[in-house]
This record gives sequence, structure tokens and C-alpha cells, in this order.
Amino acid sequence: MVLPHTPQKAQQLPRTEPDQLWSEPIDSPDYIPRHMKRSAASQFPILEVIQRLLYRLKPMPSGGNLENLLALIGLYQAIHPLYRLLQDLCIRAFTVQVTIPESDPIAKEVLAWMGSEVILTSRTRSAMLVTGGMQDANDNFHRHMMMARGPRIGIDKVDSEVLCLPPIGTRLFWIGFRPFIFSRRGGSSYRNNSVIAGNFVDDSGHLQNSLTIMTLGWSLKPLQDFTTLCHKFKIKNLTGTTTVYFAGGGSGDPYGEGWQSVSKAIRKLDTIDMDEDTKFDLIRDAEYYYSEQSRSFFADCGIPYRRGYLFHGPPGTGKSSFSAALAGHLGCDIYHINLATGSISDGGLHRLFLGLPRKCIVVIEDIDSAGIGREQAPSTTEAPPTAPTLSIGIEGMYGAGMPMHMPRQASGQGRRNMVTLSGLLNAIDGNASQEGRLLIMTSNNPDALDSALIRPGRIDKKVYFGNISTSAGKSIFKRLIGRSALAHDAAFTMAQIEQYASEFADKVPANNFTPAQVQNFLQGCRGDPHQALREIDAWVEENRSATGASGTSETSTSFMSHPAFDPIHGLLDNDSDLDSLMEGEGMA
Ligand SMILES: Nc1ncnc2c1ncn2[C@@H]1O[C@H](COP(=O)(O)OP(=O)(O)OP(=O)(O)O)[C@@H](O)[C@H]1O
Repeated sequence: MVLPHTPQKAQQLPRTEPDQLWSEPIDSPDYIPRHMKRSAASQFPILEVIQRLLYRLKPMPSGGNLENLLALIGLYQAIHPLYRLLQDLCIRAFTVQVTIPESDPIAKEVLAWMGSEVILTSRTRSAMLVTGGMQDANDNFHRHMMMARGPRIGIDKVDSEVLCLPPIGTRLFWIGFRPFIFSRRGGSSYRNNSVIAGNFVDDSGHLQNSLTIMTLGWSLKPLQDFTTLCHKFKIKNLTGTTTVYFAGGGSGDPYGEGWQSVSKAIRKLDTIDMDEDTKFDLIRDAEYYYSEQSRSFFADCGIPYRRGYLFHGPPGTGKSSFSAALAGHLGCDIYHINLATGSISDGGLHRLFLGLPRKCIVVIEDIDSAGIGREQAPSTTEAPPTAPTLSIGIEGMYGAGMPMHMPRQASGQGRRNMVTLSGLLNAIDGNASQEGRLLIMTSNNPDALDSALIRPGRIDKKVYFGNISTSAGKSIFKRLIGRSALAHDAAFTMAQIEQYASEFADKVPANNFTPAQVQNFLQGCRGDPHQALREIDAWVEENRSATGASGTSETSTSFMSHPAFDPIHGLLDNDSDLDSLMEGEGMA
């Protein structure tokens, strides 16, 4: 039986219009005329959206779960920007923050502190693990501290070179009763509308990774105290190491502009073979420079608090090694700038100097090969078309005025130098330049340098590093061969080593080879005194003919060749003296 089809009228539920939600009886004190509500909603469309979404959320007699869910999501989407706006307003009103580019030395200290004191000590659920070396030039430093704290999150299962750092993101931590928010941002995670973590845009307009530290209040003092805490933490944990910073090449450099760092074991001063008087004079001078007495002397006399040395001599004679050992001795960091890379501009150099801490050693390496010779009058020589902004110094490199002594490296094909003499002078002691640094310039050819660069006040001491003397040869043999032989083979005695060292030194013609050359030969002998003595004659012959070494005017004036020069004089008269000499050696 077919029932007649009686179309059922869909049950129409009375729907409440959004406006009715707020409707009040006309005699109610809360009554607002409808047209006024409409105009408010039309002025702020977001209100109307929220109003409609709220209406959708009203429980309905039939179904509506999906609709409710969608309305809820829509409501969240609509309210979220408002929430962010309010959050940002509160942050701006009640907090202070600092942003540090990740390439800055302070950032390394903050990251290390966070990794060690927050990430490894809390029940963290995320961390950034990086292998040492390329990922983070500060690897040794972080590793050192990880070892100091002990692994906490299963790091013992992985290679000891894995480092634990705070991940990209935001993290809350407390120091005492004060909350801090730490944010680490990658350059790509730039968000225009956030004030929680500012991003750092470098001079070339590129986004750099950055850190932001934020805390409650209106004063930057707690943040300054925090960075000081991180710095002290670094000093405490870096006993026995020196942090060596290298200037990044510029925006084209994968590591970016600014300072990149690596930690190295401190090289002891007694591993540098040089005239003892010169050595101790330099040490005394540097120690005095950093004393309170000298600081107040400079201040009282109104002299800029700066000091400069020029180390000159052939390559491989210990200029850089001594600088590093001096930094280790003074307990400060060392900053290397190599202008010969041709990728640092005047502005970049200035910024590098501005980023220096108060106490540090800055080494400008091979300054003569950087093409910054004497400032010349503008040359008529045409510069190559690829170098439209050639400095005065570089015109000499490319043009007819190129000095004959200019190393091949500096005259590199197509490479140009972007630092001018005036730019360099301005960076090292212009008005805006940081005080307190000890500047060391190294040069293989000081005659090529402009007198303005090395005038008193800029360069206070000039020290010549020369080829190896007989006594220095003996010293190097004892350090590189004798020590190892005594440690690994009981058959050797001190007296024997002394004798072998003298024999070896006699076979190496004085002032012909650099310490680096001799060191290289001895390293190849792997601690075997007999092999060293067996092979030295052939090596001398071969290298003499290869280099045509017959003594240079430089070596003839070397302090190492001075009859009075005996770098080990007074130290090696007996066994204990040798032991004391050898105690701190072996670090390269
Ligand atoms: N006087 C020295 N005493 C001990 N080791 C030295 C000495 N000179 C050089 N060496 C060794 O030779 C190597 C090169 O030395 P270093 O880089 O310090 O020379 P440099 O004079 O700075 O050379 P360059 O002018 O090329 O920069 C280092 O490994 C260092 O250990």
C-alpha cells in the first residue's frame, strides 16, 4: 500500500538574529537602539564577525556539532590578532629587551650559558644539537662546558663533539625571582608583527640569526647583569684556553660579517723561541698596559688608552704564535683580521673594531700584503674595470706604481682590496674606535708600510722576528724531540738529549731557516732523536738548494743570531730546568 505522499514541512525553528542577542526591552536601562549597534558593527567589522560566530556557538536543539567546531575555529582566527596586539602592547609597556646578532661574541657567551645552565639543567624537551667545527665555530667552548656540566639528556650516547644549544624558539627561565624570556630566531623565521623577538638586519639588508633576551621592567640593567653573568661564566669555564676570533669576510662570506670564534688551548710563552730580553720586555709592557696604574695614567694624561706593536720578519718566525701566547698570558681574547682577503671594506673594518671588547689583543696580519702601502697621489694609471672603487693603496697594486716587494698574493688576479689607508687609520684610532685594545700588526716587509701607520702612538714597539739561531735550534729539538723521547723511551737520559740537541743545532746553519721550517722537519721525525740526526744533513742540503738559502740581510740582523742571544740560557743547566721548560709545552 502506497501511502499518499504528504510533503512534510521542514520544522522551522525560530532563529534568533544576532542583533537580538543583545536586545533589551525598550524600557531597559541597557537598551541600545538597533541602528547604533549596527553602526558600531559596521565601523569595526571584526566585531560583527565575532558577534556572528558567537551566535553560531549557541547550543542548538538539533545537531550543530560540526558547525560549532567551525565557529570555534573561526572565532579563534578572529580573536588571535587581537590577542597578539594586546600581548605586544603589554610587552612594549612592561618589558625591556636586547637583541644580539648571533655572530656577535656576546651571543656565543649567552648561548653557552643557556645551553649549560638552562637546557642541560631543566627537564627540557627540545635542544639544538650540533657537531663541532663548521656548524658553530665556538665548538670547543661549548664542548668544554658540556663536559664540565656532564651530559644530562642522553648526550653520552653520541659523539663527544655533539654540542647542546638552545633551539630556535622561545624559552622562559628565572634568575632568582626575575623571569627572563630567551628567544632564538633564524634569519628565515622573521615575523614582521612580533615584538617578542626582534630580528637583526645587517648593513647589507640581510636577516641575521639573532637572540633576544627580555625581562620585566623599564631598565636595561638586569639585562646588562645577565650578559655579564654569561661573560663571567665563559671566563670561569675557559681556564686553559684562549678564544680566537676571526673577522668574517662580509656579506658574501657564508659565515657573514662580524667575528667568528674558536677556542684553543693556551700556548705558553716559553714555547716561543726568541730573545729572552725582548720577550720579557714585551710581556712586562703588556702587563703594565693592562694594570690599574697605567689605566689611570692614560686617563690622567688624557692620552687615548691604546697600545700598538709591530712584529716584523720573514713568514714562519713566530709573530702570530707569540701574539697568541701573549693573549693567553694576559687572559684575554685575541682577534685576527686578515686584510689580504680583500673582502673587508673600510666600513666593515670600522664595525669590526667597534665590536671589540675593552680588553683584547687585535692582530692585523701581514699588513703589507694587504696592499695598503704608502698613500700615493692619485695615479693616472687606469684601474681595471672590475674594480671601480679602488682605494689609493690598491692603485699601486694594479698600476705601474705597484711596489716590487708586493707579495704575489697581494697582487692577486682580479682581487681588489677594499680597505684604504685612511679607513684603516680611522678604524684603529679614530674617535669612535674602542679603547683598551692592544693592537699587533704583523708584517713581512715593514718598509712597505706608510709611516703614518707605524708612527709613535699607533705603534709603540717594533720587534723583529728572525730565522732560527743555533741556540733556538737546540731549544726546538729539546721541545719537539727530547720531551717525547724521554717520556716514551726509558733508554734516553737527559744528558743524551742535551748532547743530541747540540749536535742537531750544529748541523742546522744559523739564520738560514725559519723556526716553522725546522719545526716541520722535526715533527716528521716523530720523537726519534736518531732519525732527526740521521736525516738533518740531507734535509738541510735539499732545503738550502730549494730556497737558495744563504742567509739574508734580515737574518744577519736577527736578534736570534746575536751572539748574546741564548733563548734557553739559564734554563737548561740541569734536568729540572728542562722539565720545567717542558712542562707547559706541546700545544700548537
Ligand atoms: N720563534 C718561534 N718559536 C717557536 N715556534 C715557532 C717560532 N716561529 C715559528 N714557530 C712555529 O712555526 C709555525 C708558524 O709560526 P707563526 O704563524 O707564528 O709565524 P709568523 O711569523 O706569524 O708567520 P706569518 O708571517 O706567515 O704569519 C707555528 O706552528 C709555530 O709553532
